[in-house]
Formats: sequence, structure tokens, C-alpha cells
Amino acid sequence: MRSSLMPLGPPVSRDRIIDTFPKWYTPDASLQLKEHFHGQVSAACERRNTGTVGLKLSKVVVVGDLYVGKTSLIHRFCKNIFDRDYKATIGVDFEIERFEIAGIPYSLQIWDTAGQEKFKCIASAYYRGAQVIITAFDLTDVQTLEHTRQWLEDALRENEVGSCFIFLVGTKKDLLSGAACEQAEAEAVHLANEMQAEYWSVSAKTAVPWVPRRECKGILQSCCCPGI
Ligand SMILES: Nc1nc2c(ncn2[C@@H]2O[C@H](COP(=O)(O)OP(=O)(O)OP(=O)(O)O)[C@@H](O)[C@H]2O)c(=O)[nH]1
Repeated sequence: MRSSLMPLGPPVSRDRIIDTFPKWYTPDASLQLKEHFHGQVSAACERRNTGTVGLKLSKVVVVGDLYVGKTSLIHRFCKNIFDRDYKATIGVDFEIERFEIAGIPYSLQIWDTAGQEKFKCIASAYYRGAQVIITAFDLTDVQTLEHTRQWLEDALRENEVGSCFIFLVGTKKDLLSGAACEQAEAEAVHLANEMQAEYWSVSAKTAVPWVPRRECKGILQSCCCPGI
């Protein structure tokens, strides 16, 4: 018999099924260092009583300077594609991705916002009600890292204090290596700690460091266990 929690439509793809607890990028800037879902979460999932642990749907907003790679990050994650041509986001774009976590249907609403100043007031209208804020910067451009403080401040202003999980994501990792990469990551980890954010370095071009969907699993892990 079909559970009342099962969504209508086709089943989620294999790489959207999450049954083990996802890992962080670096223990130096992580929201959780746990290895397993909290017992309360597992038990609630088994009982199909996930209302008590907040599973179901989370809103993610992705903010950061223009050209840092926000759209590319989302397109890699949602469609597994990379486009080398730049098309500025006008205002906002939106994707929805379905998952199954510990047997329970779960969706991520992902809002891609424009980095251009002239679209900021349109984009900021969509910050409200976010459970997750991803502040993105370009690992090859230190100024974009500095600007993440302001992006985060703007996004937090539209949300209740303490209601959002924050991620700091360095993009275009394929363009950096060796000491330059280590230096950029060290600065980012430092800032992530100040922001109380989890840090990730990624490349939408090469899909590194994803084992499929790994980055989002980190986000999911945080969304799945609010307050636990
Ligand atoms: N080498 C490399 N280039 C990337 C990567 N991610 C994005 N780019 C390129 O960077 C440029 C900007 O990427 P977008 O994803 O459009 O940037 P955005 O932050 O969404 O820009 P706005 O919509 O203006 O805010 C494009 O030419 C992308 O192809 C990456 O991981 N590696």
C-alpha cells in the first residue's frame, strides 16, 4: 500500500536517496561532525513521524557577487551540466529537487539570485523563509570572499535570528592548485568560523569534490536535524 507520505510522481533517482549520514568538507568549518543520523531522527523516520524532526521541505537561497558561479553550481547539482558561457541571472531563478532521506520524501527549493547590484532589490525579496543560506565566492578572487559578509548580512536580515543554516562555498576550485588553493581555503575557513558557517570548496566545471550530490548532502544533513 502506498504511504500517505509518498509523493506523487516518479520515484526519486538513486543519487537522491540518502540513507547514511553525510560527511563534512573539512572538520575545521563544519556544522556537524556526527557520523550517524541522530537516534531521534532515525526513529521518527522509521515511524513515519517526521513532523517532529522537521523533515519535508527546505528553502535554500544562494547569494554572492556576480560571476562567482552560483548558477553553475546549481546547474551542476540539479542537472549535472556545466556551461562555460556567462548568462547573468535576472532577478531570481528557482529549482526544486526531490530526495528520499532515511526513507522519507524530502524536497529542496533552491533559489538562485542575481549578483548584479541592479537586481539586488528584486532578489532580496526572495530571502525570506530560508532554512539554508549559501554564500558563494570565487576562490580566485579574494574580493568576492570579502563581500560574502555583506551578502550574508542582507540575507539574514530577512530571516528570524538563528533560523538558518549557513554555508560558505568557494567556487572554481579547478582554477587553483597548490599553495594558492591552500591559502584561499585557509582564509575562507577562517571566515566561515566567524560566520558560523560550514565551508566547502567546489568546482562546477569538474564536479569536484562531489561524489554525486555530496555537497547537498551536507546541506541536507543540517536541514534534517534542526535543533538536535
Ligand atoms: N573554470 C570554472 N568556471 C566556472 C565555474 N563555475 C562557473 N564558472 C564560470 O563563471 C562564469 C559565471 O558563472 P555563473 O554561474 O553564471 O555566475 P553567477 O554567480 O550565477 O552570476 P550572476 O547570475 O551574474 O550572479 C561562467 O562563465 C561560468 O562558466 C567553475 O567551477 N570553474
